Amino acid sequence: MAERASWSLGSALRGIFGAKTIDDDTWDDLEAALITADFGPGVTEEIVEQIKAQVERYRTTDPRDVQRMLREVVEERLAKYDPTLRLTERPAVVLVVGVNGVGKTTTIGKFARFLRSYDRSVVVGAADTFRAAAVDQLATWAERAGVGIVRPEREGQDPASVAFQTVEQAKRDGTEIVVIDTAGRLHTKGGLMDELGKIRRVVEKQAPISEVLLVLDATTGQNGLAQAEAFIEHGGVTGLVLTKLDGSAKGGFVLAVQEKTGLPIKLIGQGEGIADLTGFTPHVFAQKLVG
Ligand SMILES: Nc1nc2c(ncn2[C@@H]2O[C@H](COP(=O)(O)OP(=O)(O)OP(=O)(O)O)[C@@H](O)[C@H]2O)c(=O)[nH]1
Repeated sequence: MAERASWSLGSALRGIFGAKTIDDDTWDDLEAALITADFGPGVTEEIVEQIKAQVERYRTTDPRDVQRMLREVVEERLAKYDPTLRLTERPAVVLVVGVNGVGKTTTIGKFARFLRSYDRSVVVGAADTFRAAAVDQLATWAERAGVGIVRPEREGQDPASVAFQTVEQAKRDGTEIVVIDTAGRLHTKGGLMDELGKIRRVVEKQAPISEVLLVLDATTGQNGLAQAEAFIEHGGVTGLVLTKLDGSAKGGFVLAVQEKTGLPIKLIGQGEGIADLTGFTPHVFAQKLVG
């Protein structure tokens, strides 16, 4: 992670933690900082109340205690969700879903590389078959990551058949992990979910689906979440990937998104390079967020 991450609350909180004593301004400023960072009104209120109660219990007047308490409260809340990727099946099949433009293709490239760095063998499936450009883009990322790709034989081929062929090839070759790209936009939302359902059914005839990762753009925060609602309700999502955190000032979204969806964050993307994807560690994240 970058040393001074854009999503860090550090500068917004400096005035509060640097003050001489805890007073009413402490709470007003803390609330404003958390709202600005996209924690959302509900979570913000709860966190402020939690810290106020602790300050009273320990009878402290030192603002630096507020910083420590905030760090602990954030970490504790982040850690309620298990960020472990479940990839023990062979092959382990991962579907990657999300609306267009959130960074799905880039994430698959980075994820393939991430898995290769743990010596796993990987094949990606280009089941977003409606745009030839999307397939080419995925092929470029697969090449960079040093993994194989299964492409549609023609434009507009049934995405489920590409997914099927990818899993089939992995089973034949003994490839450990299958990562399947899916479309983010169809004419109707219903159509998109039907298509995803079909991919799932067809794949499950050959192998269980280990993970369905929903990719979300952190710069769009809670608005982006609304756009992804159909995936959350109907997509069988098992985990979240937050992209573009490097360009986001919405560090609080990281906590809000888990609590709103009830889904764990499993990966975070912080840049356009192939190495800019990491697992999610609540302790490290809380430390960087609060300072
Ligand atoms: N700064 C930054 N940019 C990112 C990150 N992830 C993806 N991007 C950029 O976001 C843009 C969209 O990424 P894509 O991977 O093409 O997104 P997509 O969801 O596959 O979009 P479609 O191909 O249109 O479906 C590209 O310019 C990426 O370089 C990230 O973690 N940080």
